[in-house]
Amino acid sequence: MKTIIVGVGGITNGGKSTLSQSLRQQIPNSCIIAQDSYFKEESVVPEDSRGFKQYDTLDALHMDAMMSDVESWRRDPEWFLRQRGLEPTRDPLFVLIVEGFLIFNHRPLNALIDKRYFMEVPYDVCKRRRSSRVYSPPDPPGYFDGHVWPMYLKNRREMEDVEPRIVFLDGQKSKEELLAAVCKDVFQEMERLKGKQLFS
Ligand SMILES: Nc1ncnc2c1ncn2[C@@H]1O[C@H](COP(=O)(O)OP(=O)(O)OP(=O)(O)O)[C@@H](O)[C@H]1O
Ligand SMILES: NC(=O)c1ccc[n+]([C@@H]2O[C@H](CO)[C@@H](O)[C@H]2O)c1
Repeated sequence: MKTIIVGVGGITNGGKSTLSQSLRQQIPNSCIIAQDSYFKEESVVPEDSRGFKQYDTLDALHMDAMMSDVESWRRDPEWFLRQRGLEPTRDPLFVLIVEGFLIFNHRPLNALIDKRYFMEVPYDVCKRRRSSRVYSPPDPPGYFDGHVWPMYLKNRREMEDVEPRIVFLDGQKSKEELLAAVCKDVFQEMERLKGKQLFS
């Protein structure tokens, strides 16, 4: 049995979940592990002096729990798919899509990823998209400029310092164009791994 881990990272509201869900529909025997599912409970996330909850850092996430889910997929992808109500095909290749804003910043997780994509959008697009989203807890006034954006710049710098093998994607391109580009690349990698021509 062969496995590939595809990482869809990027800026908040860059379109990671949208792209990952479409990829899952296109790629046989694939499933998603999303980093946003591992946020710690609000009461244990510290605040800064302005009262801003420090959510945009690895410390706000149960990365140990996320890693153990990734490990359990690696041990038995077929079982993992069934656990999630997905029926494996006869294909011997399994693909895990790991999606999240800090996946490449966590070294042990980054080390397991085979193909890395990072979705980016400019400041104004990100701020606009984020303003129409409601998180739990909701962003307080000034949160984007006071916490989210400066942390994005910091996390991104740290990521680029440790991981050069990243394909950057323009999150302003159409969903279809983004999906087609990543699918082509992933299918190529799948073919390479299988050592035979399966997709024409
Ligand atoms: N290619 C695209 N072009 C325009 N809008 C998009 C595109 N992809 C996603 N969007 C929109 O941008 C918003 C954010 O998308 P999505 O939830 O996929 O981002 P995300 O990166 O997973 O966000 P986060 O992880 O910060 O919650 C949604 O309103 C979505 O419909
Ligand atoms: N999902 C959550 O629990 C949560 C709570 C508060 C803020 N966030 C935001 O999610 C983004 C990553 O997708 C980060 O920018 C967080 O600020 C998430």
